[in-house]
Amino acid sequence: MAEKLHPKIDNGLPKESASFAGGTLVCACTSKPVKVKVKGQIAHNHACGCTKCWKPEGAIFSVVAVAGTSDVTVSENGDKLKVVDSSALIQRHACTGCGVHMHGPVERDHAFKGLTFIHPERFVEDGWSPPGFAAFVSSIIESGVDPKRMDGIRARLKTIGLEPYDCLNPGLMDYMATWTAKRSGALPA
Ligand SMILES: N[C@@H](CCC(=O)N[C@@H](CS)C(=O)NCC(=O)O)C(=O)O
Ligand SMILES: [Zn+2]
Ligand SMILES: [Zn+2]
Repeated sequence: MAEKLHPKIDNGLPKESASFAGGTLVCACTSKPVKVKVKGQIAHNHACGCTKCWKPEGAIFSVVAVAGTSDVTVSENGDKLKVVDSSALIQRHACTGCGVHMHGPVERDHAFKGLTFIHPERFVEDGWSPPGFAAFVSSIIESGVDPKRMDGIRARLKTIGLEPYDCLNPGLMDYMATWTAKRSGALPA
């Protein structure tokens, strides 16, 4: 049987709509849900296997993307949000009612500063850009996935069209390394 990875990718990837101009993320609370507005299309959507990203019940991957922090606004019930780990690069704001991570800005001096991580499956609207690769795949073992399943899981990711990487994809890895090299002077700024 095919490995189940995440409900939004197990039956094929969601479809992007050219008219998607942003939307509202809603947490899983039935009463007083937290709402977060995102302006514009999301970028770098991917499946993430790390232990820190929020996953829906039963999923072994998260689906996570970025938006510019200035395009992300908490619009309702923000008082329910709490930062999961204030020492982390990504300041993941989780709903204290249901546990869903609603937005995760990067504020520290880093290549990703000014970006906010969000989980597009929480959009009320369809049409957001689908995941394009899988990151931190080996990290699913840290959540308790049997290492013997890894070949099957990587094969399944490829079948779905998500190239598996054990860190980020080459584009983002090069972007971060370029930022670091400009910082150190190894490359001209
Ligand atoms: N193997 C670690 C990897 C954690 C990790 O580095 N996660 C990546 C992908 S979300 C990251 O950028 N983390 C920054 C952060 O958590 O703030 C785990 O699974 O916990
Ligand atoms: Zn909630
Ligand atoms: Zn992650």
